[in-house]
Amino acid sequence: MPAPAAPSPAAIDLQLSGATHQGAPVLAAMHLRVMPGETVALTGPSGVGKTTLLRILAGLHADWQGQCHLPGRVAMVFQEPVLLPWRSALENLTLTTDCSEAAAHLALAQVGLTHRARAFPGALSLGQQRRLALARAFLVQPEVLLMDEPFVSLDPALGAEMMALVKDLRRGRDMAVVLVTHSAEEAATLAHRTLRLEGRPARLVA
Ligand SMILES: Nc1ncnc2c1ncn2[C@@H]1O[C@H](COP(=O)(O)OP(=O)(O)OP(=O)(O)O)[C@@H](O)[C@H]1O
Repeated sequence: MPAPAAPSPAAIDLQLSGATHQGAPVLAAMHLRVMPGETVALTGPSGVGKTTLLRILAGLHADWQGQCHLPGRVAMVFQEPVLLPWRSALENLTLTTDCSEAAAHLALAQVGLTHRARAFPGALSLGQQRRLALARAFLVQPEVLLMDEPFVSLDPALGAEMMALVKDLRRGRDMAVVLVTHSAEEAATLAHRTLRLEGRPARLVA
């Protein structure tokens, strides 16, 4: 009798047979594995299916076939910060992650927003909103972090600051990260390896 298969050591193990949007094939068969502590950049032309792949991993896209093994705690950072507009920066952390106020204050300090704890998102700059979204994602101590172009439309200096912040926050955590980006610089700065989606339906190429 064959021995039972050992559990996969990968944090992300996706065996995809295919994915569609309204019946139209978007993603072809592919196998994506990301190890704990590893950051993978996902690149490819606009409209190829990068966000769709990320949303499959996040459990936000239903039209796909295959198998996906992920740990329990998954956080996603969207292109837009997606904050609660009528809640303060502090409440955006406490209400969405169930953390204590003390933990939220600490998280705000880590992203340089101590002085904006009581501000509403509309009173924050885009860079500050992005930092708040990052703080929220890291607060749940995710085992998998999915980031969809988190630095897009930031000026180069702020983009560099945010990348340094992500490096700081992920240090010492055994977190698997998938970063969707169009920027070779972001990929080179943050990722251990880069994968590219190409074609229609898209395939994963190294
Ligand atoms: N809600 C939707 N309904 C129908 N088609 C969709 C929907 N969302 C995405 N698509 C289509 O699926 C394909 C993949 O879209 P997706 O957003 O995953 O691409 P992407 O690689 O992330 O693009 P970009 O780099 O421009 O963000 C595109 O052709 C898009 O038009």
